[in-house]
Amino acid sequence: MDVPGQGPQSEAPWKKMSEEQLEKQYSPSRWVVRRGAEGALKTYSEMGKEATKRARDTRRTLLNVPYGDGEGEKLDIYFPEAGSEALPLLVFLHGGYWQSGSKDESAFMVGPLTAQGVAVVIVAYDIAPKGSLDRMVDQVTRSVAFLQQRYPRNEGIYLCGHSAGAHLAAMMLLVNWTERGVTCNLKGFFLLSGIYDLEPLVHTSQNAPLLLTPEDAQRISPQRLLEAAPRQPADPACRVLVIVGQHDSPEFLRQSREFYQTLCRGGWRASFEELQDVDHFEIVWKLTQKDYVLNQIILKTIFQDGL
Ligand SMILES: N[C@@H](CC(=O)c1ccccc1NC=O)C(=O)O
Repeated sequence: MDVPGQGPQSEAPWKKMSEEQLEKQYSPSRWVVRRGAEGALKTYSEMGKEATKRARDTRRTLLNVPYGDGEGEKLDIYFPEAGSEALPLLVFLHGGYWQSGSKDESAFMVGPLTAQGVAVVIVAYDIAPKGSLDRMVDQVTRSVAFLQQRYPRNEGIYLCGHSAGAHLAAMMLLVNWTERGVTCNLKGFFLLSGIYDLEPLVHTSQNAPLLLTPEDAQRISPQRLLEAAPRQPADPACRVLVIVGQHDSPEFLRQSREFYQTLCRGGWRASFEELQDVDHFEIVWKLTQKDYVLNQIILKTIFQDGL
């Protein structure tokens, strides 16, 4: 069993790293164990495009649904065969360090999940340099509120984010939905290979289009925000699964472990899982395969919870 730790380390290990070390820790493609860095990124993008094409060719869809007035504020919905609005919704937020990726190459999990009765939503948000991190957080908040309002009979909204997308999903743990005028039926979070403390990134090349200061980074880091002001989940039954790949970098592994520990201390129904033999990219693209352990974890969480 996972035992929550005794608190954040007083001195974050990244602060002792050289610039090169930090750059490497926060370059996920440099830790892949198959294909090499470029090959892994290429495969990831190709798999995403292929899965999206297949999903659009084979599923009932609503594409480019506006969730706001901004040009980039669109989402795609992929439905299971049985036509009902009383469905669980899995909302996916793609990664790419808030500066690459799009909804049009991110429909990885649509086949396996819609086959089991889950509607899958892929959300677009304005990546940098067009969008700031604050804007992206606001856009994701509005997309979730929009889905709740459009599908009030939903059987649960589950947020799934990868890497930078897991950061955006984790920020939703902090939203005051009442202030936003909705009661969201948020039942679970699947946070895949995420980043929860943005401060180390300020000192890497990834920050060039993001332009984050250390103060910005603290203000939008769920790790910091939950440590500083623990808050109770609105729904104590809501699950938060913090999941990381065995071949993610040591810093990514540390970030996931510490975020999980912080969630436990805050009273969240959290769990931690290190998936064996997958890297930062395989953890997501393998969602195209119905027998992949992560699909089983997702489906089990959606369908066996609350029993
Ligand atoms: N240039 C980055 C790319 C990257 O981090 C990434 C690419 C696709 C999906 C997620 C990613 N990471 C975090 O959002 C790398 O070194 O791997």
